[in-house]
Amino acid sequence: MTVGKVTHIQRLHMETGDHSTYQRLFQLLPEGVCVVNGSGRVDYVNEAFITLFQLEVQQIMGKSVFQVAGDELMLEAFKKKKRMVGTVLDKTRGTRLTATVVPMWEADSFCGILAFYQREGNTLGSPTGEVVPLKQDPSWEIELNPHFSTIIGNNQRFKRVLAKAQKAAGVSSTVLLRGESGTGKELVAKAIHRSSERKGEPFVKINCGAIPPNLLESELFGHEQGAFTGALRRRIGKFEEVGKGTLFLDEIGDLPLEMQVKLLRALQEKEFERVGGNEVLTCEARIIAATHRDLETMVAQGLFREDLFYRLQVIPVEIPSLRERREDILLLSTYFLERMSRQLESTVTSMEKEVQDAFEAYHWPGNIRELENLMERMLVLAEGEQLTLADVPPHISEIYELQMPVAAAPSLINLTAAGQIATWEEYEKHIVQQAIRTFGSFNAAGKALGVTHKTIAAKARKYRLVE
Ligand SMILES: Nc1ncnc2c1ncn2[C@@H]1O[C@H](COP(=O)(O)OP(=O)(O)OP(=O)(O)O)[C@@H](O)[C@H]1O
Repeated sequence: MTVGKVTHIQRLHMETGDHSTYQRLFQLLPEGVCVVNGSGRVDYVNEAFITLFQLEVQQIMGKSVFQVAGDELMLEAFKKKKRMVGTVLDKTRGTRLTATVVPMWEADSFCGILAFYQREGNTLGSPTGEVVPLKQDPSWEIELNPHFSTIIGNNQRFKRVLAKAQKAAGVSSTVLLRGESGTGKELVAKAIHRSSERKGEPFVKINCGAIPPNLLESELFGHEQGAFTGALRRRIGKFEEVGKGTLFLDEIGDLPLEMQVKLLRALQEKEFERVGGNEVLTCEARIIAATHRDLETMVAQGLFREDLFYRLQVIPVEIPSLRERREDILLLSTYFLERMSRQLESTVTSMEKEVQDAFEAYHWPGNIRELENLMERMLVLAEGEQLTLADVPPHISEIYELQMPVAAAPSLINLTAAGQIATWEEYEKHIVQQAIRTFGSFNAAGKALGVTHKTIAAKARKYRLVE
């Protein structure tokens, strides 16, 4: 069996809505097969897999790739979305298994991983049994360095954003990171810095929205002794502190207009002075700015200088909200659960399916920060080994419960095989007949149905249920 393009398997899965067709095919294979969905959870394993790894089905089904200990190849392939061939330890025999791990795609969307395992010596996809060299499919693969590949997310758009940010690391141009609060702008800014030539220099952050406007100039550019009341000695600002490093100007949309002029000069002319000083200092820093604000509208309203806007957004990088990359919700929540469970030494090691569904249904206005903080709170407060819907705060679980399909409740009406509904009278006849049979008298049947015995008697006559 050649393991190459696996989109047809995934399409089969998508179209039929069940796994039974490929499950039956995979059951026939002597190789162990494991299918991981786009959220990183094990969706399917065949008999051979269970035998090879000496596992119980329930020990592996639904588990996250972050939880499947010992299979780094699978984790790596999942993170990098690359086809990989390698070996994993067969714990039961102490020998190695050859693993072929292939990403699955539907259109340009990553759908999961298909992995094959067999005892060494006969690699899938190669009739000669040689290990197939790792090959990248250039249309999909984005080679991210470890600073970026460790940022969690499988959404294709998000991956492209990371790839763009990584490219930006190779130059010194100003980057403008845009995205809602908590989407990971600072994380990306740090990854750019760490991947750049400036990595040995400082990364300095200033939150332009958190500093009172009258102190902002001194925070950015420093001040001389006596520059203003309370300036008892010279103090250097962020531009001096950062030197040749990266200056991260967070919440740049909150910068007051008069400071925008001064910042523009520092960026354009690469010069600045400390407040109250005459010495002209050189700005050598690389600037990364970030905002959750709509700067175009602010420019139109005269609240943000157009020249500064264009100066900042030499390389614009737009980070999608968590809502726009829903497939990452489970991935991130499992990642945080794993990480925090270890850090907090919590007994909780998993979450029930309903918690996952509730998370996926929620709109996450606070994005990844909200998810991260929520997971910590839930882990601290929960008892037992599994997070349940009862552990989820009501503002999240209620949305999920409201969205639950009504059809989930057992229906009182049985439709015909063709899906047709019967007439009112046919239902009425059936109900009355059933009640008389069950309760034995008009009186008892009437009581059960909440009508009088006279009504039951009249209906019985109407439908010729009695002589
Ligand atoms: N893809 C990710 N993987 C793992 N953790 C993430 C990811 N994105 C964000 N986080 C975490 O979420 C939190 C918020 O991220 P960050 O501070 O970078 O967001 P931000 O967009 O800069 O927010 P703000 O606009 O409010 O400053 C951080 O703890 C960060 O580590």
